[in-house]
Amino acid sequence: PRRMLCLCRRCPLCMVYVPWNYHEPQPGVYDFTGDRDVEAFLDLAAELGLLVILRPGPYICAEWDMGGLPAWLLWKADIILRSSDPAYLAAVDAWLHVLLPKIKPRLYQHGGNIISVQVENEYGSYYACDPSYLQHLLGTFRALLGPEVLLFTTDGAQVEELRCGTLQGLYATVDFGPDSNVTEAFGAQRHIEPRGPLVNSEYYTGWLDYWGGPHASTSATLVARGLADMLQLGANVNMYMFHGGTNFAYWSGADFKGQYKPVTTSYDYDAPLSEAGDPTEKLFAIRTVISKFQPLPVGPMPPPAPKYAYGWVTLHKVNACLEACAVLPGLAHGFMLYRTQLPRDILAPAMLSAPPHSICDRGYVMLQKEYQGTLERDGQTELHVKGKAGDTLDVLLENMGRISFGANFNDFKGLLGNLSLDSRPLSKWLIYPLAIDAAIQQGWPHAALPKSSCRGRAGPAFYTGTFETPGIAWDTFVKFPGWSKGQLWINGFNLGRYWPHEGPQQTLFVPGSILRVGCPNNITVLELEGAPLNPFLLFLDQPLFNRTLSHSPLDKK
Ligand SMILES: CCCCNC(=S)N1C[C@H](O)[C@@H](O)[C@@H](O)[C@H]1CO
Repeated sequence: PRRMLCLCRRCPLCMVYVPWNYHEPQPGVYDFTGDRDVEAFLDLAAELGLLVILRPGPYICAEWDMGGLPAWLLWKADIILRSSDPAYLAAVDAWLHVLLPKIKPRLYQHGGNIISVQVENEYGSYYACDPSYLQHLLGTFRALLGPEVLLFTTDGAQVEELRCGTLQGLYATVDFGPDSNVTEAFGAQRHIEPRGPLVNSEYYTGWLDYWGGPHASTSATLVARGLADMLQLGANVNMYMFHGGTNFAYWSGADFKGQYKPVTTSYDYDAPLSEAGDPTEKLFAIRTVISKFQPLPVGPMPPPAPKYAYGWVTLHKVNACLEACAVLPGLAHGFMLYRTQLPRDILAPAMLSAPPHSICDRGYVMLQKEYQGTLERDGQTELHVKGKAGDTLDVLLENMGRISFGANFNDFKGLLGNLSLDSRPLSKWLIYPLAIDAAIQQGWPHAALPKSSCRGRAGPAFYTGTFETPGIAWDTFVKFPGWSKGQLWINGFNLGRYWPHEGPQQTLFVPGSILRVGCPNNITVLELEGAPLNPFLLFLDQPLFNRTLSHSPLDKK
């Protein structure tokens, strides 16, 4: 470990996770194309002179959907994740036998830029505490990567976390933020590793956001001071996050602290380099600290990538029925439609109710296509409805992200219990998996459908619009003045969930790389609760991470 890690003191490096579920959407079906091309990413890092510390899991946490584990593992409902459960290990080994051969030729020992590889992730924080699982992983990593590469673990800097998270043959490192005592934290590491380098594998420069919570922020001064203390000790530090990110599409995870807490689309993390890659005051504070320990690269800092405010774009509601997406091939990641008929006349309002924890995670209820309200996991689970026998009752069920940390992460999604009407269970449900992304990538509903007449009516509906860029395709941020909650696609790229009503983020980051120049950019919005009467989006040249900034004059409905 000494030789390897002293290397990274002199060379810039990046530490990167590999999310298993991003690459194996179905058992035995692998995807390493486009944004999923891991080898191209590693080769680009090498080209830029970056060494790499790779973290392929198989579990990675990271507030990523199910901590990176593929949801299809739950097809075996009683599977014990992150353990030596044979069903789990068989899937893990099959995956590692595909991924690790792509990594081996890029190891430093083979002339590549990968200097070390992390096994699992904070296993000591997990209830299972199964040493034969870690032993199995060590065997598979060694068999597929060879005897030379440095393999390590990362755990919280507490002796009880290191107890279950470490293993002979894996160098034990710790993670902690600026509010920890550096001496105590590294003292915990020394408990396991009496010799070898001090390593903080995740020095928290900020923190994650939950929908409905405040935008996390950590003072630059505090972060810089903690970094200086560690470098003073001669320790090795990886900053988590150094560059913020985005949970596009449905990739955000969730936490469970007594109740389900979904993570936001933005993973800006208040990081030194923002979600859009822009330098912050925190970056310069960190740079100043580093300059006291080693010479900085000569020359000016690269400028931030240009951003552009493309302005207002008017959208139109389209008559797109959701079940149209049910007939298309493709995976239903985000939404399912549950449909039945009222079994009898309900002339006085009746209570439609769901058993506790059966709505996973939000159910938008419609009767004869009229929105009735939203059922929520750990929230509102009943609504009053009335209608005639045979009326169509729809529940559009939204997955808000699978729990990515802790014990409860066999996080099944859907309508997990039957709804009742005045305590009498409903039946004869039809279930439609909605391959909305596949439909949109094939041009639906832009080309297909007439504009809808019923403007402004609440409830799930699709809106479309187009805009042209002025000859450039720069990054931008899109604001949803007066919208409630939904999903945004531009040119078929799923930019993630928006929920200005809940916040804290008020804008979604739009990378310039998904925009087109010289032809219209197609916008598709699935609004779930209620769009403004005059539906438009506003493209800005800066992000709004906090709700408090949202009361701008633009916000009027
Ligand atoms: C809500 C956080 C739950 C525990 N996760 C912690 S401590 N973290 C450590 C974990 O290794 C990393 O992937 C991130 O998940 C990070 C929090 O951003």
